[in-house]
Amino acid sequence: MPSSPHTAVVLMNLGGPASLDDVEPFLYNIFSDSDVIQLPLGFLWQKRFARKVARSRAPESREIYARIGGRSTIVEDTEAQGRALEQALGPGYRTYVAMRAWKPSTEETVERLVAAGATGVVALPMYPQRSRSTSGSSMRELRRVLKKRAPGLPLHEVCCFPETPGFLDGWAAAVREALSQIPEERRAAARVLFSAHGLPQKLIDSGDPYLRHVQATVRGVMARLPDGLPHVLAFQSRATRARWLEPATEDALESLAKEGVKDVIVVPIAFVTEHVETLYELDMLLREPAIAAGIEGYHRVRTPGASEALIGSLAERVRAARDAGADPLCSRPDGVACPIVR
Ligand SMILES: C=CC1=C(C)c2cc3[nH]c(cc4nc(cc5[nH]c(cc1n2)c(C)c5CCC(=O)O)C(CCC(=O)O)=C4C)c(C)c3C=C
Ligand SMILES: [Fe+2]
Ligand SMILES: [Fe+2]
Repeated sequence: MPSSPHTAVVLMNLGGPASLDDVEPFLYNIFSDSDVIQLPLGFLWQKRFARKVARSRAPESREIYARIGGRSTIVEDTEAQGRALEQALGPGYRTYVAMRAWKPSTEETVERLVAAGATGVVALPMYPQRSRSTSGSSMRELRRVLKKRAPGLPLHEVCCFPETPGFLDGWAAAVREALSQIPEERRAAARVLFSAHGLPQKLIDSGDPYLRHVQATVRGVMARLPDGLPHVLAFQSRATRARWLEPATEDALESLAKEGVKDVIVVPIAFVTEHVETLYELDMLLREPAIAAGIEGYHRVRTPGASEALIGSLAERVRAARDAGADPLCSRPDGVACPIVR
């Protein structure tokens, strides 16, 4: 594309391996990030730790990625969201993708947007709920690279979108659709199970806003659904031995089965694209035992992807962040919004 003045919107996510050979270096990148794993040991020790964990975890992780087609589709799905967002934003904007633990890296992306003539940057983390371990880390990396490579370029930040209307509307519509698939005589006894990505309890105790944001999303979705629909919130994908947020999604499913619940609508509310946590963990690993335990209808709702509801809402947030200079939601004093420290 020729060079011309524009606002560069950078969609930030984690990334994922493009082949089974990428799995170990991808894991290394995750575990060497001190915003993901906080070790009191310093840079070199963190790298040594990351090498060891990546090596020992890689065989199991490779098997998991093999089961979902040998690769992650998170990069291409984020690129599709970028194309849809560019359309929604119209002239004057171009979208880019930067992956914290894989390619394209933040450094590559900043090189591209500078070469293409960007006159400003809007950072858009594709994590609805803010956490130091996800959007915080991506934002920090973007600030670092911009400061080094293009220090004069204005940076505007969308911090998060836990309660953005299009995001909540999309989930509520998907739950309604799943409800309509359940035989009418069983519908009133169905449960909605919100499954958010977990986080170490220690991070939450240190002030991370993630749990408050997840709870705000749950409230916002439930407010759009029929009164009295029972729901639970649980947490998936525990990745370290430390204590993580509870209950775990597998335990919540087991409890529901024990209660005699027959239909569960599983809503992965911390994700906006499909990846290993949805395609493997929710659709294979947790589904099979849930069915064996007596849940007859395991209805997993799809993530929003490039849906009009989500993308239209994000376009508004991007414009507001650029025009206001900072994300207006971040200054809301209601306990749900930030201040974001990192
Ligand atoms: C809301 C989103 C996410 C949070 C919060 C999060 C925290 C978190 N994750 C790890 C460790 C791993 N994450 C891995 C993959 C992965 N994680 C997210 C999202 C969140 N992580 C995504 C989107 C993906 C990638 C998906 C893909 O398509 O590949 C992995 C690798 C996969 C595996 O082996 O399980 C690890 C490891 C920690 C430690 C953490 C919080 C501190
Ligand atoms: Fe993760
Ligand atoms: Fe915020």
